[in-house]
Amino acid sequence: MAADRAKSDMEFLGGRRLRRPRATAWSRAMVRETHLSSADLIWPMFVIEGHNERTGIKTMPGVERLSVDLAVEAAKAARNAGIPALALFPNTPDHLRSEGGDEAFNPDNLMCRALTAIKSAVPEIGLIADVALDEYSSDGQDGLVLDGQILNDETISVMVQSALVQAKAGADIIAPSDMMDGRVFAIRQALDQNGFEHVQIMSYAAKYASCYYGPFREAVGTGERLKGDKRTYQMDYANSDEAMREIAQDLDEGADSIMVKPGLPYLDIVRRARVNFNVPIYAYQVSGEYAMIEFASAAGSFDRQAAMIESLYAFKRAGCNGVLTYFALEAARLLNE
Ligand SMILES: NCc1[nH]cc(CCC(=O)O)c1CC(=O)O
Ligand SMILES: [Mg+2]
Repeated sequence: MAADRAKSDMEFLGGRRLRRPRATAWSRAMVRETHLSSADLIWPMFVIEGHNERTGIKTMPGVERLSVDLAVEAAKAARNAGIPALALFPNTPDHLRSEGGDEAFNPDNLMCRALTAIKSAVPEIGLIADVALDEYSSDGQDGLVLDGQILNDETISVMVQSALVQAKAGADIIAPSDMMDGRVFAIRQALDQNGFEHVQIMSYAAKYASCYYGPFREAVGTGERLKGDKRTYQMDYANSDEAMREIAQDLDEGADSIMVKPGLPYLDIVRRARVNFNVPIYAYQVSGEYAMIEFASAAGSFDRQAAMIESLYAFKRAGCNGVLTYFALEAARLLNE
């Protein structure tokens, strides 16, 4: 009786059963729409002074700052795991931070030494150099500050100098993460005029003023310094149309690829970008997103590796060509198994 009843209840399906292809592993593999591999993963790495030094970061357990020699070893591991590129961020020693952020264009700064050392030891891996003043300035803002205002055009001239020393040191991709207007054009011109036409620009085009950057600021040592916030240059998280204008502008200015940041909470922006722009699109699974997965799994809320891989698939499904993620090495190794 119950079986007859169930049968008539299901007549409306007319044989359309969406569960059918999900029934076995081979069938799920066959109909899978999105694929994730180590080639999709870009590994952000924090560098410090010293030799054979590694220091922990309280708010992002499992991630360490590495001295240049250890960063070289990590780069070899990344290459062996099939990771195409690293994104480097320096933790500049306190005494070298200044109001003008001059250390940003010191050709012998920590960032440049890391770029040169990795490029010569591991030439097969791409090197992405972050350009912004927060890692070098005494107040943790991404631009020059005058009377509490972030100066746009003056900041750009410092960034251009910074990009040039990075390109000379071996950067393959310059990644301006500051959100000043016009910096992509200025950097492109300067690169071209100095024999670096082959160096790419990956623009942090749609970068939001986000609390999810908290652990990163501990990692690069800007957290305590930062007074106020970054809302006069990073985007308002209530906006989406504006992100399309930011991306269009950076592409007009000569960006080779663009980034959306943060990642998971902003996949709607990635999707819109994918529909509107036929260019390589990356997203940054930022430090706070990493921390959420680490702390929640440590508390027993879910399986750590399952959460890691599921989150990375979500980026690909939304339309990313790749993801900057602190999980890169571990995820790449898992995916290679
Ligand atoms: N130029 C700064 C920069 N570059 C990358 C991040 C954040 C990355 C992360 O949280 O993992 C930030 C922080 C900020 O804008 O304050
Ligand atoms: Mg912009």
